[in-house]
Amino acid sequence: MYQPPTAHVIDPSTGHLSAATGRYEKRLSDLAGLYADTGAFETLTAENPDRIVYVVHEVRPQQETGDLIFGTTWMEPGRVGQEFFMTRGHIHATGNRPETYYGESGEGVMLLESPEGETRALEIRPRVMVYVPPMWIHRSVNTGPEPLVMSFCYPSDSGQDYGIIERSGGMAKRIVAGPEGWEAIGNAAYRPRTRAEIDAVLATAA
Ligand SMILES: O=P(O)(O)OC[C@H]1O[C@](O)(CO)[C@@H](O)[C@@H]1O
Ligand SMILES: [Fe+2]
Repeated sequence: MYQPPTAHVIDPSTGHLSAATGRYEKRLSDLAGLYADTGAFETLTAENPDRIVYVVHEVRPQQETGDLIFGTTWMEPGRVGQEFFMTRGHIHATGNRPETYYGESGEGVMLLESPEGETRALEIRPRVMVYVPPMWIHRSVNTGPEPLVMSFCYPSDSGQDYGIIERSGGMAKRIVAGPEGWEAIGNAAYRPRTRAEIDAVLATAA
């Protein structure tokens, strides 16, 4: 009747998670429309559409509400034009579900955005725990020269809503190479959410 307790070994350099129940990859060809420099994206994709940008290993429990999903995200270093490799990004479909990310190896930025469009960019590296509070859109960015590996944990009834980023033309900020390593610049294609859109996001809280 009870699920058995389990222990899992994380390899900080590869993101391998022992006894994971699932694994998926995102390749360049899965990430069309994310990057500002469409020419650079097409060139990279033509070279190798199957190039892996990130890999997720996860453990999903059998039961839903009240349980947790946890795992690792391994992200390749790289850029599309000036913009660093990043995850697709999402808000949780049940918007008030939070998440934690812990740096295992490499360095990067957790880019966060509220429904109203307020932005935060938090650096993550080994031994840094980043807390993504309820209602924040989140995307991981590898700003370093090595793979970025993080472990994550979030409630199992969270879900992911990717449309929130698509509908606004991306996130308000883009993380690009700058003189100091990385910098956040405005996304020219960004369309702020209307009051009705914000209210619809807030209404997903449960
Ligand atoms: O779902 P995305 O935006 O492609 O990013 C993947 C990351 O987000 C998660 O879905 C967790 O929120 C993890 O699987 C992984 O860390
Ligand atoms: Fe998430």
